[in-house]
Amino acid sequence: MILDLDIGNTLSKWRLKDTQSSEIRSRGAVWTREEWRPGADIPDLDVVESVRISSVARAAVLDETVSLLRHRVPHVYVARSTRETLGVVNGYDEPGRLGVDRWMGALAGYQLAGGCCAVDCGSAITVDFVLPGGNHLGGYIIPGLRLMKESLKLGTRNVAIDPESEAEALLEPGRRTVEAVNHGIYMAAVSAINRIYSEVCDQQAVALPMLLTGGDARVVSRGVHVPHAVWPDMVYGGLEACFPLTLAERAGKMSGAPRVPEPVSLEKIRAGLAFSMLL
Ligand SMILES: Nc1ncnc2c1ncn2[C@@H]1O[C@H](COP(=O)(O)OP(=O)(O)OP(=O)(O)O)[C@@H](O)[C@H]1O
Ligand SMILES: CC(C)(CO)[C@@H](O)C(=O)NCCC(=O)O
Ligand SMILES: [K+]
Repeated sequence: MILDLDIGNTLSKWRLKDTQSSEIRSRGAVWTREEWRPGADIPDLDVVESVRISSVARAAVLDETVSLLRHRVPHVYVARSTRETLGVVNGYDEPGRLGVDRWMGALAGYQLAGGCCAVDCGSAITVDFVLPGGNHLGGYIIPGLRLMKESLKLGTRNVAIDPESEAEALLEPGRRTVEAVNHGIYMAAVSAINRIYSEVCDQQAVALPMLLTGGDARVVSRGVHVPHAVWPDMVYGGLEACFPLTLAERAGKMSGAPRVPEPVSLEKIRAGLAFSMLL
């Protein structure tokens, strides 16, 4: 078995993948913390022969995790942001400083779709761009839905946006504090994503397919009108591409990869942008 770990600021996601069949056997998430309790937190390590890790938590969390795993698992692979990998050239002045989850998403997106806009809706919302040809332009970081809400301190932090809500309802003016906050932050997130996408496609003169991942991807997806696909395993896809272990992975297949969304034409994107400027 392969254990894939995506250690975020809030949640640490894991999944177990069968080395022979490439099937996902189980998955889960626990709060990110410095000490793991194998068995309770993560699955039985006796069946695991390889671990692949993407971590944006504090260095101590990764160090602790790796030292624990090295005693129990034959192969431990840790992803790092580099200057160039798999045809993608990192847009950061200091490539190592790009969050490795963003780098994994960009690599997975490029492997799947060629040029792309990779959006991760987690603790932070990140929007990264890779051009056809592999130039990563860099990206945008804004607070995620939960962080935006917590920063307001209006006593609404415990009332989350219902992930089943319809976008239309979430975009209406709120009539209670909790509704005003939830609808406000939702509007902030989806309009930022829509605008960022249009601006960058306009600047670069290319219509790019958009891919969405992260804990809030589903609810954000309903408010994003740009054609896009939700890919919950996008960060894992980057790990598969960097450290291919199964037959399918060696053939370039990433688990759960969606069909590549067909972007609308550049003319339409530009017309939408011009229209929104007039209002
Ligand atoms: N069970 C849950 N616990 C916490 N957050 C959840 C949960 N389910 C969904 N979410 C939503 O997911 C978001 C967290 O995103 P994600 O699951 O991608 O993890 P993350 O650790 O925050 O990622 P990162 O730190 O890498 O951005 C939160 O903003 C929250 O609204
Ligand atoms: C932005 C987050 C927190 C998103 O998970 C992560 O990618 C990170 O810690 N990045 C480092 C800063 C940067 O990417 O520029
Ligand atoms: K994440």
